[in-house]
Amino acid sequence: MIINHHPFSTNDKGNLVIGGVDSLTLAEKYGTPLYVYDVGIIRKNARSFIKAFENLDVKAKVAYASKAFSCIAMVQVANQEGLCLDVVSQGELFTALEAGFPSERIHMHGNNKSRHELKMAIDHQIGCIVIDNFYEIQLLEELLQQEGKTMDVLLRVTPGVELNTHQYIMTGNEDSKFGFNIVNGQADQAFQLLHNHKHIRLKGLHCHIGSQIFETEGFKVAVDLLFEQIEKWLDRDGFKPQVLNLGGGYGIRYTEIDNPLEYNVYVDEIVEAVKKNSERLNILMPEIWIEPGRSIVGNAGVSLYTVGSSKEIPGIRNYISVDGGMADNIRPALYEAKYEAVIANKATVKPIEKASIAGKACESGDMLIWDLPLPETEPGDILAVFATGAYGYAMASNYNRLAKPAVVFVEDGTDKLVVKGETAEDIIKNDLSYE
Ligand SMILES: Cc1ncc(COP(=O)(O)O)c(C=O)c1O
Ligand SMILES: N[C@@H](CCCC[NH3+])C(=O)O
Repeated sequence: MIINHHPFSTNDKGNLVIGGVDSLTLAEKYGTPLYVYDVGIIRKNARSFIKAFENLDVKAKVAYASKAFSCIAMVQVANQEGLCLDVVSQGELFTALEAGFPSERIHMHGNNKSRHELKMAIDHQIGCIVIDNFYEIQLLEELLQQEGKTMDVLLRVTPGVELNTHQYIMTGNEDSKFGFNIVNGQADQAFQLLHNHKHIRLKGLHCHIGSQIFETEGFKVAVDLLFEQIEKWLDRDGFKPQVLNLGGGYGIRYTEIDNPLEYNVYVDEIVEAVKKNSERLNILMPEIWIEPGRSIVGNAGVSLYTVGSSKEIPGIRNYISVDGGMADNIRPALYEAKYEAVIANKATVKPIEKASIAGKACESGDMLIWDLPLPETEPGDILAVFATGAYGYAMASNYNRLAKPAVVFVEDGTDKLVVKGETAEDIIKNDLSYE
């Protein structure tokens, strides 16, 4: 049985099964809260993007946006699947290098890369830096000159695309902290600094319009706007981009109201838009890069929690508290994100009531799910929240000095601990005494 469109089934005990393993076994073996990933789903997602480009026979790179979920094991899976890797910080770059990810397939992002981060990228000869602002150009010039090296870059531009997604995850609009604005001429100023540069090789343009996008129109509009600018640079400076990176943002199903497109639909339409524009300008089609994060790992992740206390407020609402919450999944509190969940040990039992799932942090806003249909639920039951694979572990905090949960990978009936859960000792490990 597939549960509410989520790619998981149940066994003959009526328990939720993840990657061929009973979720109750995982909860018992590793404790809760626990992040569980079905690695088969991660591989399937990665392959659908790669295959979509292969089917069209166009030159492309699919870079996994590791901000969605980064740890050594995940980076290794990305490498096994032939993905490139997008990193945005020293920590993500270090993780990638420690995981043995080939540095030439790493791309670095960030709207405030430090001198140290840029130096690390140069020292390790990563594949490409996506330039975001004028200060970064200055830093990069200095560093490359000092070290007598060169670096491939893309210019991140904001084309002015408004999207139907949460304001906090919209990035291609004009009023954005990211990238160079096309409309006000800043993108052109940056282009003039970079075109024919001695140390910086401008390979092309980057644009990321936002996240959790369910339609292709925004991507197509972005491509058209990028090409309007490219046309000006072609006419004036003879510039022909070798690469066009259209970022990530492909939406996934969190709840039944989400209707994601098949990944090949995004790819097909992006490729068509790039092809049409390249033909119009009579230039070779640039290589197309994309950077999916959520759509690679989101639906592969399930968070397991143990049910504890509950509170009934007659005529108002029932609350059920679990042993995690906003510290391991900030998305409901930050974006009012919605999730679906089942009681993993009663996954085939029909719901009879609704209860709201509260986290254990000292915040009224620490609510994971409002009014969730549930069977009769008691302390010790295991709650499984679906589609928590992206920006869950990645955005986890130690608020209330809660320890970050462990991460387990499951594939073909075998489970493996890939990130140890923190202990109380880990929580104080950087604290120093003031006595
Ligand atoms: C530049 C860039 N690339 C890729 C991504 C990945 O986005 P998503 O996880 O929505 O695919 C993001 C995050 O929104 C981003 O800022
Ligand atoms: N962290 C966000 C998306 C932003 C992605 C990074 N630009 C989320 O959980 O939806």
